[in-house]
Amino acid sequence: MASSSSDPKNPSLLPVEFTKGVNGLDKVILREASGVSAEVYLYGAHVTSWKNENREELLFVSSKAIFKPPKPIRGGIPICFPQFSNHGILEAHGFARNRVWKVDPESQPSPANSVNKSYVDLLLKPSEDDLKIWSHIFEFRLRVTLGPGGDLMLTSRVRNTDTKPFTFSFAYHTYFSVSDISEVRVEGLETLDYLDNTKGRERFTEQGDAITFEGEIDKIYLSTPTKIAILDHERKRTFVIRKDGLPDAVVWNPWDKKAKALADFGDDEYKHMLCVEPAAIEKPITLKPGEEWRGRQELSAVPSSYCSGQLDPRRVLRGS
Ligand SMILES: O=P(O)(O)OC[C@H]1O[C@H](O)[C@H](O)[C@@H](O)[C@@H]1O
Repeated sequence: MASSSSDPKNPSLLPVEFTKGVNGLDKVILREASGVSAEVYLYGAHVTSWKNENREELLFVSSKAIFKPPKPIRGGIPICFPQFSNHGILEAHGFARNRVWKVDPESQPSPANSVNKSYVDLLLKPSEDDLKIWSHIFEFRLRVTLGPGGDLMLTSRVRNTDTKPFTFSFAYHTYFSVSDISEVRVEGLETLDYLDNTKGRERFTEQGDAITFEGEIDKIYLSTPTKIAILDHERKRTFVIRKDGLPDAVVWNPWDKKAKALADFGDDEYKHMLCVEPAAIEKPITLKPGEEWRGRQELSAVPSSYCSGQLDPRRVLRGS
């Protein structure tokens, strides 16, 4: 990971700081000079915080989140691997989110001309016990990068280091913090087909305009564009999600009834969160021995200057 030219005696100036979080769990803090920051737990390689230059938290983490293995952390960005949800024989969302990852000993420095100096490389390999429940040998490398402007990038690389092929599904289960779910809209998923998890994964086609929220939603949108936006009018903020290698996108909000059934989620917290999850679910990924898969999400939070169907061109159209 990046080394620091800042004063090592003052960790609050370091672009990458290794420290302890809740319950003494290992945590990495990424920082940039502009004041933006992110936090990643080695438990689950789980991003639990992403703040803008005004130190405003952009991700939702439940006030009831349990930072104690083997319970996954409720909020932030859980990594769902090698199985999404209960689409298979493993525990819901697979085991990557409740394993302790290592800092990758083979971490590569970023190119000298790269502006991204604040990042951490994490590594998960299956333990003997993991091989008993999923008998495939792999190396999963996750790089979490905080850009100088505050963008948060997660790049996953899964390599088959086994002698036989394996197949997996995947999601970045990103929980965004929103002012009021009833005031939020999602753009980029209009007219797409989706599987409705609340209706036995039946396939439907989304009708009409942007997605808005009036009740529980748990849909897997299929063949989605590389860019999706969440517009939060009250906060005058737009989240832009760019993704690569991840054709699907799950949209989840439990609403009041399901929220009450979740022990690690406050009864009213559904009002202030929305999960939009870049994923590979409908067509799982198969890797032959020696093959590698890459899946990336890049998150930006930009002031909303939304008008007549155009996302803010200064930020959103860059690199699209
Ligand atoms: O409670 P968890 O296992 O973290 O899952 C939370 C949610 O994750 C996804 O969004 C699934 O589509 C939902 O069906 C599930 O309820």
